[in-house]
Amino acid sequence: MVRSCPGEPVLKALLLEGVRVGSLDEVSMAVPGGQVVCLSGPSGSGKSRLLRAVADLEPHGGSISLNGTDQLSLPAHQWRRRVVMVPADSQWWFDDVAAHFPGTTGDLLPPALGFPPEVMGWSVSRLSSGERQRLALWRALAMQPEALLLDEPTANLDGETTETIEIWLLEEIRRRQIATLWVAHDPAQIHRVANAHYRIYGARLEPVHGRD
Ligand SMILES: Nc1ncnc2c1ncn2[C@@H]1O[C@H](COP(=O)(O)OP(=O)(O)OP(=O)(O)O)[C@@H](O)[C@H]1O
Repeated sequence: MVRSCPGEPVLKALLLEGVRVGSLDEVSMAVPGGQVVCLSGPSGSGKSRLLRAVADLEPHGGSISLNGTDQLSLPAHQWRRRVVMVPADSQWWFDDVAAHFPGTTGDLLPPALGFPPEVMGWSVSRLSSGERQRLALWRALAMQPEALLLDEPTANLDGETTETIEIWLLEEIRRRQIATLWVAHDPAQIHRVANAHYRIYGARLEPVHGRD
């Protein structure tokens, strides 16, 4: 049980207690603010569904809370403003990049993303999958989330860009104290970014210790 006791300061964390979704049973974990918990497991084992449950995008059992606020106590759209998911295939609603970033200009984009300021004038249809992925990360951070759910956020990036994005993400996560659940397959990436690592085995989620 990872709940704060009455009278104690609220634990600044994303807490999952006995969460049941799909074939996963009784998932419990704490993701403290400013830390990264990596989630791995075979294809189809339920990693994305678990993230969707945490984002209140999929029916599930058990309880989920963020910094003391129960998911059930908020309308889903309010919860999702605080708990922001970046899916493996990001969604884009408008034709132009700029329309997804109101109030932002290209020169405010972090250099780590590797875009020229003119990117705001680009159409979404010309973006490569890796460009979409990098912009989706920036869009998620621009929402000032308290928790981030990253589904293979560097899957479409080359090795050098992956490490640049990891360094930038980790700096933002720590500076803003964002509780982060990060789905990853690459053991080397998990070693670089994770404060803790859980792997799905069948219906169970088990902690992984050391390099595994
Ligand atoms: N809404 C749904 N209803 C029923 N089954 C679903 C639903 N969404 C996904 N599934 C199934 O649940 C299983 C887990 O899917 P999920 O997308 O979570 O896998 P994953 O671990 O993220 O896989 P990958 O690493 O390939 O992305 C899959 O067998 C999938 O077909």
